[in-house]
Amino acid sequence: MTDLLPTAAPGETPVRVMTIAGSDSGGGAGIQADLRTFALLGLHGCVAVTAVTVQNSLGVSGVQTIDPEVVAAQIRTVTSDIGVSAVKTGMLATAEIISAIADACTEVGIGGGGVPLVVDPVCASMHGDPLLATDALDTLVGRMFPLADIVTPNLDEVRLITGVDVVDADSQRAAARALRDRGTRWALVKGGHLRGSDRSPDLLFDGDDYIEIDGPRIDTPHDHGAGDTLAAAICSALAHGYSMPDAVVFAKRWVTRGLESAYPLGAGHGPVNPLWRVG
Ligand SMILES: Nc1ncnc2c1ncn2[C@@H]1O[C@H](COP(=O)(O)OP(=O)(O)OP(=O)(O)O)[C@@H](O)[C@H]1O
Ligand SMILES: Cc1ncc(COP(=O)(O)O)c(N)n1
Repeated sequence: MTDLLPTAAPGETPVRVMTIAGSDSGGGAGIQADLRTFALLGLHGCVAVTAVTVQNSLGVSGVQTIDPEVVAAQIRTVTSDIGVSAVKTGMLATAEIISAIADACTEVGIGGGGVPLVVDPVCASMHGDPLLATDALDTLVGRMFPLADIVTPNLDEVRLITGVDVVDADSQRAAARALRDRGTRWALVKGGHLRGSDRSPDLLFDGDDYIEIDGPRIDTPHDHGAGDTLAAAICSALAHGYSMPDAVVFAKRWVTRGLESAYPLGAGHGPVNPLWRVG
């Protein structure tokens, strides 16, 4: 497998994808990370913005959510004209926004066996600042998981959603099963925050087989946006028709390369860096 995806010839329309997510003013995560990955992989990225965060490398100091009807309208207006081959979600902010997104996705055929849907169930920033209303988790799981082709929680999100504390390979399997029981076709339990190893093993599960997607642990504090970058790369590969295991293997290599070339930014955590692609 290559590190890159096929690109359109100059003047030809590229493959289109969409991110439904929040804006990170610091440019490290959220829609900024998604669009960077889409662009550097040669896709045209469309956006449904859910919230504007006031954020820098040290944390999130403010959130302005977007009217749920405006979020849904972005999805409808893009799909009815431009068309998309895969979609990913990130920060969805509130239960009302999630319900509007789930309704719009169902209406236009995103997820549920239609256009592939990657759901990254973002609950908080890496600094611990909330990005999802406390009463919205049940709606996120109840409305988005049944639509999802894959969900990609980190270990904190796994604990919140399933109650499983992932500390080793056995609990990672139990978490994958518990996630899948909530309606998603595939579950990916990311091992990026599993400490004490020189590996960073993610576990993919479809209800039958466990597939370990391994990679080296990169020793860097600059991992802001790693989850968004991974999910955006999965979305990009699915849009090109990759199978789910191949899409996750591809995306894992993409984020590992990004972590290897991550850079300092501000006084806190810098971002993963997909710009290695143009270096
Ligand atoms: N230090 C690391 N070395 C190698 N891979 C890592 C490292 N940290 C995270 N990853 C990988 O990056 C991807 C994202 O994982 P992570 O668990 O960090 O997601 P996340 O917490 O959702 O990210 P984000 O910081 O965007 O919220 C996974 O494939 C994970 O294995
Ligand atoms: C708008 C937005 N979306 C997602 C994240 C999660 O990324 P991280 O866990 O790296 O803070 C974020 N901080 N901001």
